[in-house]
Amino acid sequence: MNHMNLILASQSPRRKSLLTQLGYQFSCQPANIDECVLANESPHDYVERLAKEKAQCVASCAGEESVVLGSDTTVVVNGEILGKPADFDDFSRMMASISGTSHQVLTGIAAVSRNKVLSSVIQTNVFFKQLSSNEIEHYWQSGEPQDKAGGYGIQGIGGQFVIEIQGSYSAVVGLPMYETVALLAHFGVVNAING
Ligand SMILES: Cc1cn([C@H]2C[C@H](O)[C@@H](COP(=O)(O)OP(=O)(O)OP(=O)(O)O)O2)c(=O)[nH]c1=O
Repeated sequence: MNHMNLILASQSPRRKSLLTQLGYQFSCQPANIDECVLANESPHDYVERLAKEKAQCVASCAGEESVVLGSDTTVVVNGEILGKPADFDDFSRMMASISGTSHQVLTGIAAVSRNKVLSSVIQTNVFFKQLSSNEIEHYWQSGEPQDKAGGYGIQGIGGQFVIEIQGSYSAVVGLPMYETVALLAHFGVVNAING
């Protein structure tokens, strides 16, 4: 019997769809937090802190019997965090840095209840094909990269650039399915399969 009320602290339709796919009943509340990187903060610490802050932000106004799930996804190349591309030049630089090589996608997940906070970071390695300047330009014109951290979406047109991934596909999209189920089980939140 599931007494806890699950809340997804996100406005991302991708996260909502992955959590729905897992068979949970939940509501969504966006968390408005400052997403700036702190001085000397590692990408690992950054995604974990943001996932926790998103969950804590929503938990601070939620009921006592709630479990709030927060998540954050960031693309990292050579230790540098790639945010959303500011303009085409910025995007071209990002694509040059990930073209023909592998980069990391770090996804932090955190769950917060009245008396417990648990979090983890999942790393996935993504190997991109060598992109031509034509492909870079056409991809930009598609409109997909503009609002995406790292400048691409594996779940969209960007999927055709991915030669190989090592790790969790769902983590790259926004919510690692295996780890999310394990995390929520620690809070007594179960779905139709593990309940
Ligand atoms: C690498 C990659 C990034 N992205 C991008 C889109 C977003 O810019 C980024 C995730 O940003 P987040 O800040 O983690 O999430 P969000 O702003 O979409 O939603 P919320 O904070 O409310 O939960 O990941 C993909 O959608 N697919 C991919 O394959």
